[in-house]
Amino acid sequence: MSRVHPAGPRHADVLPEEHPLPPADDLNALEPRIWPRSAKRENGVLHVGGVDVRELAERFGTPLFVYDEEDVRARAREYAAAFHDGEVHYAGKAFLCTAVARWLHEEGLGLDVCSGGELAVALAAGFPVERITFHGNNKSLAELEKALDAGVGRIVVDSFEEIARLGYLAQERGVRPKVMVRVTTGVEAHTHEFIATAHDDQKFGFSRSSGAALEAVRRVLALSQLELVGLHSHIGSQIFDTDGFEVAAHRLAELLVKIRDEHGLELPELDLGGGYGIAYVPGDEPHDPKAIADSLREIVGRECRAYGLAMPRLTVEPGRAIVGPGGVTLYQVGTVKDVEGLRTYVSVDGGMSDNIRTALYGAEYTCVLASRESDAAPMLSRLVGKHCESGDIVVRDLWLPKDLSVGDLVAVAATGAYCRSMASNYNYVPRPAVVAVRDGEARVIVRRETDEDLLRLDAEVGV
Ligand SMILES: Cc1ncc(COP(=O)(O)O)c(C=O)c1O
Ligand SMILES: N[C@@H](CCCC[NH3+])C(=O)O
Repeated sequence: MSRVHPAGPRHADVLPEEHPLPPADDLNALEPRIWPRSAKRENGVLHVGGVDVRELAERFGTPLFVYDEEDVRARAREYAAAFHDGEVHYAGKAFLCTAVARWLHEEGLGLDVCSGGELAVALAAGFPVERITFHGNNKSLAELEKALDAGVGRIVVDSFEEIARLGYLAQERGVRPKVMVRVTTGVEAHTHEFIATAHDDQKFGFSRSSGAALEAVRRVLALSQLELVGLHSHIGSQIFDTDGFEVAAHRLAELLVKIRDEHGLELPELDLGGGYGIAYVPGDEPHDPKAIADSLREIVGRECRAYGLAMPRLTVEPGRAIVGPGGVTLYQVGTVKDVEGLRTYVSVDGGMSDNIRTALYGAEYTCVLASRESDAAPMLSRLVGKHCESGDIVVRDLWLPKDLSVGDLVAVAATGAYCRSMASNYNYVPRPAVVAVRDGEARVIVRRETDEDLLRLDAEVGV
């Protein structure tokens, strides 16, 4: 069951013969786990949410992020049902805008934010503040003030400085925020090093092994203006192996016992974070939310029974697993360059500014010709962007049909998480629009940036 994050070779000049792709099967196929649930071909053309992608490109332009609204809502419902006796807080960092915040509220989820900006979006969406959790390893004073003034449900403290700051700000305002202590459980999550967050040698949380976590609990309890409600742990992201979650849950339960023994206090909540992997390429096997819920409930329950503790209320914080599979990026092909004996470079009208994950983590993606079907032979390709970097790669190795040509639309699957939210304006490229599709209708939920947007912050324009 241990599937490691697909972190391929980075920046290596991998020749096709050294890194053969599995033979292309059906280049037109849409593997259900990888594509949004509504994705299908009609007369050869990809449709998402009942809408023809050629129509989407024509109306809204490319590159375009397309979200299957019903796919996102259904996954949220499945998590909410699996954790019916706990809480599911969507991790907004995966992708947040007011529409998505409202969908997820309607489906019964709470929300995690990790910056003043994400909090501002949540508030603009009218998300109930008591269902918002505020995360971050270096929240500024201004952000903490904003969170306290808004009355967010929980603040997850991550440093001794933050505990002192929060205590001071709460006292100043005469409020008593609910607080969780983020614990570094020492778990080595099987994922890419950049997105593993519970081993000791990184910036998040209070170490369990050094005793810092218990010290943080002592310091929070010493401040009567803070209400300690539980412990938090997040071991990393894009994880397929459940062992890490199980070890973390076990270690947190042990800490709950120590806190009970030292302070005579049984903390009512345990937040086990997010990190559930999704399918990007064939062979990725995501977990079913119910299986995750059953396993976490069983581990924590067993530990609690063993130590005579009441079962705490469990919270999880999936981000990618809610919005990832429902999102697709549509690009238009601009150039097709055959590099003799190596591969064909297919350049599209976006790239690392709308999907940095390939360059950053060596992430793998699935891509198909979307505007038509083709029965041409497969050609070994690399899907690249338009930026001034040779590392500007969207899909490192893939098969595309030999008759692919300029003007064709290609679609990259499972780009709903950490693509638009990590997008940049590198090379002053405007960030793409985001469109929601459902029941044959499409609507813009985040509009495309314009040159005016790009110049808006330049203080000397026109001077
Ligand atoms: C504290 C916290 N919770 C939840 C998440 C969501 O992770 P994922 O999108 O992998 O579910 C993250 C991001 O990794 C995180 O840092
Ligand atoms: N941004 C990462 C996930 C890290 C989430 C933040 N803790 C990704 O694209 O996979």
